[in-house]
Amino acid sequence: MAHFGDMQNAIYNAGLNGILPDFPVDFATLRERAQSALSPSLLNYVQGGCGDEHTQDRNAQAFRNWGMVPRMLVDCSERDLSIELFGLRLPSPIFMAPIGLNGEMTQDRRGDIAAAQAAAETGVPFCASTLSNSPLEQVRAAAGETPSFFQLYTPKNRDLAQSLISRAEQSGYRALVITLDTWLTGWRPRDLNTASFPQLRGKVLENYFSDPVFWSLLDAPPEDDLMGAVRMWTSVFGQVLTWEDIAWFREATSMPIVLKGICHGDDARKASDLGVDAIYCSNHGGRQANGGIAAIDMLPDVVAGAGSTPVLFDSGIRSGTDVVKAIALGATAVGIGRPYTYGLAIGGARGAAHVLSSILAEADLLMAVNGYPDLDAVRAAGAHYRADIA
Ligand SMILES: Cc1cc2nc3c(=O)[nH]c(=O)nc-3n(C[C@H](O)[C@H](O)[C@H](O)COP(=O)(O)O)c2cc1C
Ligand SMILES: O=C(O)C(=O)c1ccccc1
Repeated sequence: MAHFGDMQNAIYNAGLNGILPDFPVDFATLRERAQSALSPSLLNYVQGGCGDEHTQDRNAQAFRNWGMVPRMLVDCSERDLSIELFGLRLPSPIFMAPIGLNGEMTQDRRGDIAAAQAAAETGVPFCASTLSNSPLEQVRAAAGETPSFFQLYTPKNRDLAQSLISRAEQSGYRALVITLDTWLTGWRPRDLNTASFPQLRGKVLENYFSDPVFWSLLDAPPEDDLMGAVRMWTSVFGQVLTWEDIAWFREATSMPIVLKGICHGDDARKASDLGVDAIYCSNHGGRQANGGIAAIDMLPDVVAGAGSTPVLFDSGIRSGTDVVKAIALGATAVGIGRPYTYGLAIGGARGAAHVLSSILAEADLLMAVNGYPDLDAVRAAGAHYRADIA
């Protein structure tokens, strides 16, 4: 049986012939490489977060407070990292979190397509953002056999919302991820100090510019009046949602519904009572609200509140070890964010695929040495909190 961890042998064996890996296998080196690949304004936007970035930093650091205890004399020669989600059997518990700037990460500005190609290559689902340089139909097609999810920023115009949802459903997306925490933008000093916000320069708005309902709101096509189209985007972008709106989404689609941005146990309970298909615990990578608790530290309460509803998690995942810890704390699936987008920046689809494969290899090898043959064993073992180990 092939394992994700076989990547390790492949790297060492290639080294015997003097061949080094094209891309780094750890986050620190990856981030450094991405820093030199991106323009200062893109780097600010992607790397930066809200306020003094305390929440963003804690998201990653807080994993150090959680530890796992190895078990011996368990046969882990075969490992199974597969999960079931939305009625799909997926080879691993990770997916690519929606990143609205993927399109700008590659020189050809087709980074969304490159992310979808990385999904096709690795079997790791891509959650495509509403913000994209390529229309969602083309992004879906590039993912091939690997299932894709569509993330919705709900526009104020309900016809436009319905149009985006219907397009996603018709082109074969397998879940609708509704982002709750970004109906406006948090206070982001790096972008503010440089007065730079890519969307206002007409970037990553192709899903709107390819939409018939959006077109019907415009006086002139986007190619004739880009700034007019951007102004329209600004005015329709962020609908304030409340619990009463969830029923509308149920009517709008037969795709499974996921609520992204849930961090409180009571909100998870409410979402679960409303019958959503999954709860997505995330603080948007610390880009929206500063002064919060690290997302991983909120996961146990969300899992408790969610009951039998699956919980997706992201914010601060930097390695395979972090993935296994999030599973141990009750996540069903784990979103990779900045690491894969840095992979796109340094190597397009191949770079992103390498990052995902490295994360999976580390997770697989960790499970092997810790005596956890599958994710049920990981969950049964749990992760333990120690305030003093960070
Ligand atoms: C540059 C950038 C753009 C993002 N765009 C979106 C988006 O369009 N929709 C969304 O729901 N989340 C978006 N996110 C949040 C991610 O889905 C995810 O929650 C976050 O990246 C997790 O934090 P981490 O990357 O630090 O692990 C974005 C994050 C970054 C870094
Ligand atoms: O940058 C982001 O995190 C993001 O998702 C976003 C998207 C649109 C408007 C503001 C923020």
